[in-house]
Amino acid sequence: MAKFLVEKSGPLQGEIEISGSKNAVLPIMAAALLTEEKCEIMDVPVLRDVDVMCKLLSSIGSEVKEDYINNLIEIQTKSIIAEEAPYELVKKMRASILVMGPLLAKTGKAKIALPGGCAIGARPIDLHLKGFQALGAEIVEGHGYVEARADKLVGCNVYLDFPSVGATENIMMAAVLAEGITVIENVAEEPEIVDLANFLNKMGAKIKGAGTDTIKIEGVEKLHGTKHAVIPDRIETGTFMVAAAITRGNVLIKNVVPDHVKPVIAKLKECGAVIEDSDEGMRVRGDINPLISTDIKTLPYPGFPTDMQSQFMAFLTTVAGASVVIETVFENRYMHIGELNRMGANIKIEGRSAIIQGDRKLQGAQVISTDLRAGAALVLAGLMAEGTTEISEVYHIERGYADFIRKFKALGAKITRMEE
Ligand SMILES: CC(=O)N[C@H]1[C@@H](OP(=O)(O)OP(=O)(O)OC[C@H]2O[C@@H](n3ccc(=O)[nH]c3=O)[C@H](O)[C@@H]2O)O[C@H](CO)[C@@H](O)[C@@H]1O
Ligand SMILES: C=C(OP(=O)(O)O)C(=O)O
Repeated sequence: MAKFLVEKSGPLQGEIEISGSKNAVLPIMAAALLTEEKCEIMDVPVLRDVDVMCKLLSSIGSEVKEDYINNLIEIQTKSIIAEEAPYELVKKMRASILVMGPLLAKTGKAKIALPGGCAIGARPIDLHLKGFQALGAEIVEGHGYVEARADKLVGCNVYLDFPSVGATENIMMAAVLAEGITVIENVAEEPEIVDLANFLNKMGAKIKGAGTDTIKIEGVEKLHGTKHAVIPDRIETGTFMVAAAITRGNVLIKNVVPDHVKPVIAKLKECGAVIEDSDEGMRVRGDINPLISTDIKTLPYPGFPTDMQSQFMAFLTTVAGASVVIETVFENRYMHIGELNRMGANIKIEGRSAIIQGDRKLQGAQVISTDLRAGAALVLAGLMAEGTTEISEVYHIERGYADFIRKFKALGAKITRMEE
């Protein structure tokens, strides 16, 4: 298993280019199952999760051509040979469940291993299933699997109890080929939902309202192949914004959509960072003003993203004053706190809140990356810690950050990957 070794690094300087979005490309790849024709997906990030999705689609019957040098994937599914996402793949990547909607729509049948919980929460899929049921599917659970079956799907009204990203995507993909009109209310408004809807509409779907709290889908008989470039990864963008700020650096981040990172921009500015937009990209400067504390509450988009909570918390340990972070999206997304405290942070958990004392002098230590963003937070803390930070279980980080080490090194970070 690989480890990262991180040394205290000077202010990060220079420029980097953000890759395509992990959370946009995965549902888009799953949506390619909805046509027999070829789909060409561009600006694909080279990630472990993308590789798992390629394997999953191949096992379902897709012909998948990966051209990672050009960040391109072609998917063509002339016939579906297995309407199933097996446990071996679902346990590696929860987003495997996103094939359920397309399989159900295309074949009237979908069986997936129940994903279970992970390091950030229980993560049930009841809302996905509620949507499939409303569309007319029968749901059967047993032996760690869940199966949905329907002779035909019929448009319906669905109200989501919580604006779940995955449920919105799965139900949307199931409804595009249903008979009649589907209205999904209280849906997620994330940019990745809009990117998926744009992809589906290019395939011939009739989806309106993506990016608002209500999505209306007029079912069509057939979808066709298309070409699509994936949006830039807003969480990778946010991570490098925080990297610039935490090291009191000056970094130009290219290929960004500033609108998608508004809450991160707002919070970094509150802390004293300077952020300048230009045609070239977004420049983040932590070297101009003294940096101070702020409070954060994670919320569904357009609120502060839960996927940026741990990285921002690492930053808050280094600024003047105390901060409060409230995690409202996942019930257990604080596994990084114990690891940050091992590095000299002073963070206490009170229910769903974390109280962070700032101005800590961090020290390198052996720590564990418990999930993708927790791992990123430990790397950021390691850049400010005296001595060496040895981060294990970095396969989590490699699941979702493309070219992570090279990008950090390009900015002057002292980070190396070590194979044990
Ligand atoms: C591949 C991908 O895009 N992953 C993102 C997606 O995950 P994911 O789609 O799994 O996240 P959801 O928006 O579904 O989950 C949000 C909350 O809703 C709950 N819930 C969800 C579905 C359900 O049927 N029942 C239920 O109770 C979850 O347990 C969680 O507490 O959105 C999350 C929230 O922005 C991000 O952190 C993940 O990076
Ligand atoms: C939680 C995340 O991803 P996933 O839903 O794939 O676990 C993430 O990207 O931070």
